[in-house]
Amino acid sequence: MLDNHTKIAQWVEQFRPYAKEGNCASYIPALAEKNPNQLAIAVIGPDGSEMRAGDTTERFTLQSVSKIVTFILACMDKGLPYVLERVDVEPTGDTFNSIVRLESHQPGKPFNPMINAGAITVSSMLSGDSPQEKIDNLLRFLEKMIGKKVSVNEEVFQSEWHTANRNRALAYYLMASGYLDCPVEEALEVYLKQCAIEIDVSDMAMIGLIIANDGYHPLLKTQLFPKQVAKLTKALMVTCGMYNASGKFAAFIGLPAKSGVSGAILAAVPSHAGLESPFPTGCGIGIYGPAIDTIGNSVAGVHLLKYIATEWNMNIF
Ligand SMILES: NC(=O)CC[C@H](N)C(=O)O
Repeated sequence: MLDNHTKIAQWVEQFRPYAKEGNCASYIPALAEKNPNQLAIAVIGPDGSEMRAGDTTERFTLQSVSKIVTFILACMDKGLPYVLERVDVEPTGDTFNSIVRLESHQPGKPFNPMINAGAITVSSMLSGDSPQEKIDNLLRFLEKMIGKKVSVNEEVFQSEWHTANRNRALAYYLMASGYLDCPVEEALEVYLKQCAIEIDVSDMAMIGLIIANDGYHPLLKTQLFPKQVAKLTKALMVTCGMYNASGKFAAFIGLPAKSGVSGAILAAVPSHAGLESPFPTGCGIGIYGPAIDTIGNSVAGVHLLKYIATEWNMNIF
């Protein structure tokens, strides 16, 4: 019988070749240069036990995974009613950077915080008098969660800042209909910097673990954010976290998860879902595989997560 560490390492190698079916995000120049064949996973349980396999030392940017963290922080900074007045909790079925519903549905309230439109609105709400202050507050919050210093990858930020025409268009639309709390360029700076925060798979697994535990940090033994916010975040991850593949992801994998165009996937496995796994009291999962599909999800990463969730019977439904 193979031990679980050996198994997980074998699974990474089994699914690594699927990277060929995807490509690194090309619309952000700095991401296009990544090695598409990389694949890494980390799983962390509430007692701090960790399993890792693949290219685990690789650092990458959070991209859309940051949207769950800014949503949580905005809810803490401003309170749930304030946030929900400015961003809805409905899936769209459209691409993550779509502008169509801001025009076709009035008054132009963004549909959810997991698509770019909603995330830009949320970024504009963070506490702080300048983009730098907002980002610093976000970095401090992330550092509390993962227990080490984090920073923005300037090269990735600059690379996207100069090519962000679509996100700029979204931000101008949001401003026109009253859904930005700060000037367009400031909201964009916060949004694109949060996307360029650099982490690794273990950091992501730790964030996933805290979300799985309803905001409670099991190692620090502190409640970092309210249970109600954690539950809402998990619901948003299930319904909107994997962009317009969220329905299929819920149907065939069944875990609250959030992906980013860097190839990152973060999943939160609550305790009742992990009973038959090596993590019977739940866990957080971080995956990195930079070759993404046309929807924006890591190809090898989704295959790997699906296999593990099935093998370990982690489907929350
Ligand atoms: N889906 C994503 O990861 C998108 C994030 C990226 N920074 C963008 O705004 O396009």
